[in-house]
Amino acid sequence: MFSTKEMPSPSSLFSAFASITASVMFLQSMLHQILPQQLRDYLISVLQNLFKAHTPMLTFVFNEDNELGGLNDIYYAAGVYLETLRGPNTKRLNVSKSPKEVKGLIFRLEDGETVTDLFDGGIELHWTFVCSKSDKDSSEKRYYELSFHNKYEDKVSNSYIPFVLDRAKAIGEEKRVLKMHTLNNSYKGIGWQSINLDHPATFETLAMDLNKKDDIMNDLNRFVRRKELYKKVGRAWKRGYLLYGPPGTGKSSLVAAMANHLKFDIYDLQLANVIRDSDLRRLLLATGNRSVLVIEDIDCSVDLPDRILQGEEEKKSDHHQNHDKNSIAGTFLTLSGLLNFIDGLWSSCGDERIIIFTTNHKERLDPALLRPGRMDMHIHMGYCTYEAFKQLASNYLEISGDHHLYGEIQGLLEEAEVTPAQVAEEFLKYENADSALEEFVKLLKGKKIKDDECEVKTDENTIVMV
Ligand SMILES: Nc1ncnc2c1ncn2[C@@H]1O[C@H](COP(=O)(O)OP(=O)(O)OP(=O)(O)O)[C@@H](O)[C@H]1O
Ligand SMILES: [Mg+2]
Repeated sequence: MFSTKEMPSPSSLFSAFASITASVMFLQSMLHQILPQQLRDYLISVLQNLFKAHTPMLTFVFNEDNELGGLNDIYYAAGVYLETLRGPNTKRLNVSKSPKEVKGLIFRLEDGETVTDLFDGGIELHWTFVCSKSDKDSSEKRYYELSFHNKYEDKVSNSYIPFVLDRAKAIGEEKRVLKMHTLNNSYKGIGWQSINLDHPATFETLAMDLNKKDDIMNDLNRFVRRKELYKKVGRAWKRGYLLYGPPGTGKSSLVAAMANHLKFDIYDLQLANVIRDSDLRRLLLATGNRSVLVIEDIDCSVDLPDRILQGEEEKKSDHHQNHDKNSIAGTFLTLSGLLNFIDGLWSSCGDERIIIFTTNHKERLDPALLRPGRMDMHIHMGYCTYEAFKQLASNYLEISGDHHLYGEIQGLLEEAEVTPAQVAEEFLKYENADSALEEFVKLLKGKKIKDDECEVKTDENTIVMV
């Protein structure tokens, strides 16, 4: 038992604590003044290494090739993922450029470089890239080492490595150059040929009603997020859009903007070039996941309901080549047949598919296509509204605010029917914004209101969910 006399008083305890704190602070500031930054960092790293030497570490090694002679996915994923990490001690990076398939530069760690990652609230993971030459045959062996405290082995195997694989996939997708696949008829038959999709259209540059734009973007984002829901309710993970409206209103531009937004490849299926349904099946089977299948001008590219077997008679005739192409080989393919075919095929073997039909004449379409549940969204692309005009003026003439001619233009646009394509073309003629707008006013004034056979004007850029 202590007597109260032996116990230090609270005030003496406090003053002792204050003087220790003051000394520590004094020492700290002395060290900061005396030791240069580099020396301090060095001492800290020596102390850390001393500490680490006593930490039970485990190291995973990821070779370039796996045991079975194939490529080791984790090795490649690590390369991609680690380019997002830099340490204060990173000294050398390997930089390369692949001109075709990947956007931007590719950064990889150089031999011996180490970076540290933190995972799940502070688990330290040290990655090192090693490139060693064999003495026997001077072949090169490249691998990544991943070191961490051995108590985290399960966490690293079951959570961290899957995380790295996922991140690498996402980074790869982000940097991938999109592809545009079109039909190519060669001696081998009809097939897809691909080129890089360099279409500059994005939702930012697209001139259309802002709410409609948001609706489409939200719909696309919701679609890609909902993998589990589609699975749960037993639906194929696909979504259909019908874009309709007069020529030059941005239907093809919207297709490109959607593909650019989702980072999906485009398959442009020109149905008029497809002869047999066996070809169609083969072509559809050859399309990849995460892609947009586009059938443009569905009303006139092919007259599907008329695809009837006309046998030898048709083959003899050189006239009506298109019609001939669509009806030989004993196929009877209706639009609903094509749609069911796509549904069936994609239900069994496709994921993340978007299908888009475009037309200038919605009223001419087969009712099968318009049936509720067939195309999930009907999007009307209409004549240029004032809002769309302002977007085009900002894109082409770099007018961000207001302009004294805007009031007049707004009134004129309510009466005249001009397409965004016409507006864009007009703006391209002039370098000076004022002259471009003045000429545009003249054009609007001189324009007769056309009785368009396609759409009524009150219905600009409408979206119908079906
Ligand atoms: N809404 C728009 N926003 C921005 N640019 C547009 C828009 N509509 C048309 N344009 C411009 O006009 C050009 C032609 O447009 P686009 O090919 O997208 O029209 P379309 O509706 O597909 O026409 P068509 O029915 O003839 O196929 C585009 O390259 C683009 O520059
Ligand atoms: Mg088009």
